[in-house]
Amino acid sequence: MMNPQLRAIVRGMPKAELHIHIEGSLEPELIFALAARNGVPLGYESVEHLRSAYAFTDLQSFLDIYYAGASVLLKEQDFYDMTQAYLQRAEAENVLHTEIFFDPQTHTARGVAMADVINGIHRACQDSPVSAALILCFLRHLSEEEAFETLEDALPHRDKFIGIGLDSSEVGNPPEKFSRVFARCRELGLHLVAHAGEEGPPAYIRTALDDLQVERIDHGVRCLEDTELTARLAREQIALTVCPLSNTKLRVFDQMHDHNLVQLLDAGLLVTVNSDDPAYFGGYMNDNFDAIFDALPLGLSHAQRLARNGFIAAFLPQAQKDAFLATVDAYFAQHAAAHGIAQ
Ligand SMILES: Nc1ncnc2[nH]cnc12
Ligand SMILES: [Zn+2]
Repeated sequence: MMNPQLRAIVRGMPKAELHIHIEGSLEPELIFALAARNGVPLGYESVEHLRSAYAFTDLQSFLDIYYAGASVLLKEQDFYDMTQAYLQRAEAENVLHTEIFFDPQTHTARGVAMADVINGIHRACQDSPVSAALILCFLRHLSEEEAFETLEDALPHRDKFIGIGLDSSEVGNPPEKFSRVFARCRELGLHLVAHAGEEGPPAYIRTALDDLQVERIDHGVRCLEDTELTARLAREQIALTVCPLSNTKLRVFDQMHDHNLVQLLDAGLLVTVNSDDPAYFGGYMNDNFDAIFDALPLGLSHAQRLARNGFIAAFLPQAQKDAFLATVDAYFAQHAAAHGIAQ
């Protein structure tokens, strides 16, 4: 277990979160409240029954329940309430900047208007003191044509999101399935990211870089199976948005002790720590940091490096990044000295 001083420093340090699916922040209590408000029937009789169904064996077993949970979101206010709850939690955990994924196809397929999805999430971001930006994700189990339709539907709201991503069932849906829609988004000046190398092979990380030209890889933990790819990710300082609790809950690693985060750092990679779907995987940012610092040989210098990496990898203007990085460094200078820990 991590010593209590280090735990306090890690919990209090300024953080950026770059991999959070807003629908994955929907807590069972809010699912029940929204189901009642909207008259949506749920197949579970109580919050406890729903929570006890959160026993996943792989990504797909999680996605099935995650899409079912999202079915209670119907109105703009529902998207606002969900996002506001996440941002309050983020603020309480010293997250200063967050880049939030949302899955519009999960909602538009049920007849919800794109405007209600985007406006609800965006309005909550504007009302929060946390710096927040949105990344629209295409569902990779659907077709590229459907991704193009979703993009068209979202373009009237182009000013409310900064980038696009690719998520849902990875294996069998390689990045190159979406080459043309990503090329179009690049022309539009959007930032590009994709989930790759979570359950899928290192080849998917390569095609995300070469065919989609993404700027960050979401997860990417399987890169270590390919030394040449790992060297490239290190050389180009492509950020990996790693999600430790997600990886153990979805059995990418059996236990946190087996997680390869330290090897990723030792390979010189730009590793960041994120929560992915905090309502489903047992916690938000600080729970993820607690879990890795408890299970892995990590110390104060790793904490500072991970905090810095989040801001370095963020889609922020350089001046804003520099200001956040100065805040991180000042925090560590002050707290390391106060706790008598050598930096
Ligand atoms: N971890 C994950 N991988 C792929 N798609 C997702 N959608 C929400 N969480 C996801
Ligand atoms: Zn994810």
